[in-house]
Amino acid sequence: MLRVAGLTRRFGEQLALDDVTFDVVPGRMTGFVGANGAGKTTTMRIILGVLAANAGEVRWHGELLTQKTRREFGYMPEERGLYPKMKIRDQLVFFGRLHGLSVGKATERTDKLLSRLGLAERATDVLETLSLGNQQRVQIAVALIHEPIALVLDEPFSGLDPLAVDAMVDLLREEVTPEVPVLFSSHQLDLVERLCDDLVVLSRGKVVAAGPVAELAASQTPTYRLVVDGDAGWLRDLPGLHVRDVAGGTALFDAEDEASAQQILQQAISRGPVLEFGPERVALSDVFREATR
Ligand SMILES: Nc1ncnc2c1ncn2[C@@H]1O[C@H](COP(=O)(O)OP(=O)(O)OP(=O)(O)O)[C@@H](O)[C@H]1O
Repeated sequence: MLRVAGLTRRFGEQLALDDVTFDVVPGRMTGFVGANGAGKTTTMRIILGVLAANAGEVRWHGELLTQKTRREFGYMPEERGLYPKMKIRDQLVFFGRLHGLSVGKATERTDKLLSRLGLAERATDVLETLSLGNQQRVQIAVALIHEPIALVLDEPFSGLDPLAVDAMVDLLREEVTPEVPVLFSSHQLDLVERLCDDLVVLSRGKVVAAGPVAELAASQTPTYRLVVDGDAGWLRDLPGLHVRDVAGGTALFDAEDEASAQQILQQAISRGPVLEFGPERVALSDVFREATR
């Protein structure tokens, strides 16, 4: 397990990370979300040893993370970092060698990944001639080249079209064994919801929610959806009721429990026909909004 404990980092006067603690569990995908400037990249850089923390530590299976172990991690940095003028096959072999693979093994992995990513025919093209989406595929191949023991990916899916995202996700699932923890940051909450088992929400340098996505969703105040034949605006006048939205006859409101939701339903029935009523599935965007409020 990868554990980040008590990370604190200042840039001048600014406290970019304030006692950040969370776990990234092997075999699970952990989504790392937060508004711009929340501290995601700073945390990832500290995990990879690119940046030092002012306080706190990163542990790997209980031991302090060493540079030697970090070399076995796969990292996709925010600033990317490939060589634009280098041929993509040479580039992948080069990064494989940097991670300690033999020439034979690096070449074998390169060819497997290029073919898996549909880039085998472009193997001898220089990177800068590839579309941005394809350059990003190469970047993920670099992170995976040495069969990493953990993956830290900073916005791996940004700028990719939905088909490319699916291809990347399939590749990750294939390459990531049950021993490998994966941490990836993203602003695409729908994607995070689809992919993640666990979630860490950062807000202004602090962890404001962390845990399995399903548990975080279940801990939210349930939202109910009511559709009446007529106008549902009267809900807004009920004292103490948190109405999320009303559009014509359709309303979304929060209820502390099933009993209070049923009371609202009774009131609706007494006013006229009710067309629909029930709990609304909690979206990750709601969890995020609630946590960062
Ligand atoms: N090298 C630096 N020097 C000064 N301030 C920095 C530096 N790196 C990060 N910061 C500041 O630290 C805070 C956290 O930045 P960070 O890049 O970690 O956020 P982020 O969550 O990754 O944001 P984004 O989603 O926009 O990438 C920001 O206010 C940023 O301006």
